[in-house]
Amino acid sequence: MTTPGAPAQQPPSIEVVGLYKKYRAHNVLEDVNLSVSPGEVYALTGPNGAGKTTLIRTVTGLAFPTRGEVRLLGRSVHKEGTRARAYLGAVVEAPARFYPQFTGTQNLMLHARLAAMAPGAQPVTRARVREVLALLELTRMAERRVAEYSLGQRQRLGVASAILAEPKVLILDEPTSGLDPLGIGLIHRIVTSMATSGCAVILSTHHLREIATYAHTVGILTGGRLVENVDLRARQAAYRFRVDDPVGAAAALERLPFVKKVSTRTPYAIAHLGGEARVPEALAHLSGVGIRVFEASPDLFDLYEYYRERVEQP
Ligand SMILES: Nc1ncnc2c1ncn2[C@@H]1O[C@H](COP(=O)(O)OP(=O)(O)OP(=O)(O)O)[C@@H](O)[C@H]1O
Repeated sequence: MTTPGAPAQQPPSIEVVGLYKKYRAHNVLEDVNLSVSPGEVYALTGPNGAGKTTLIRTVTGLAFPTRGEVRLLGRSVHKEGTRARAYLGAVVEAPARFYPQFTGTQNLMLHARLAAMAPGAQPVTRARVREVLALLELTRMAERRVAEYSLGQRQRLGVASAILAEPKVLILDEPTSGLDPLGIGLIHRIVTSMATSGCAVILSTHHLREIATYAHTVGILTGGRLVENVDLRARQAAYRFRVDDPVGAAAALERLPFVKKVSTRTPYAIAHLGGEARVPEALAHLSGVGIRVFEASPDLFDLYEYYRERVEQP
């Protein structure tokens, strides 16, 4: 499910194949299939009780599937656990558990020592611990006992521990729950920068409007079934121009050779340009034919509306 904007086709970092999970007679996951490429952010969403945490627990190896397989970097999580998880960073059941009597730095040093035991792992230095604490804006709290941390600070410490050993696969269960708006923005920036450096990311979330701005793919899980994989980059390839004459603007844009599709939604003319790099050319063309442009922006797909429709009528 690699999308435009994500790196070119490479073997998937995360593969979930025909996954079923039953608790007693209750099917919690049914035939879930997904794959996430290096550099891709895959957001998992769905109503309460849909099975997101169960899927994340199974993907990270904390729960066993009734049927099916999960591979991380080509290795089976449930058959080659240690090696499959060697490059995995995860927060499952947020906020992550830490020793409350130890400081943030001490807890991360402990995680660093554990991470160093993984096969082929590079040692995590004290400088790296300081770096991730700074990244998560926890420097001021670094030498305080975790017992004194707020929920949001513990949440951020969890993400710090997940990225500490520079994982190639990052899995976060509701990493922004309990965070304030700036904290949510911080987690989004960190996830984006991990993905840019080639890490494959799965995160579960209920924050649809925010996730729509940076996830490549959104998986909608309802009643244990993955009912949709929404390729967001493909849906956001359109740009909208707020103009004084939407119909005239649409006709003018249609004449450009790189424009694939145009429509109007007063006061906007909407065009699929094939990429952001074409925006200046489209603007110059519109102004050349005498159309006044007041605003140009990506025509964001309304994931919330889409989700509502899919969840109400799966
Ligand atoms: N250990 C367990 N034993 C029995 N049933 C379980 C267990 N864990 C989860 N379930 C059931 O599996 C279903 C899915 O739960 P899960 O926690 O995966 O949902 P979720 O999508 O993460 O929900 P939320 O958005 O509320 O966090 C629920 O019906 C839950 O009751």
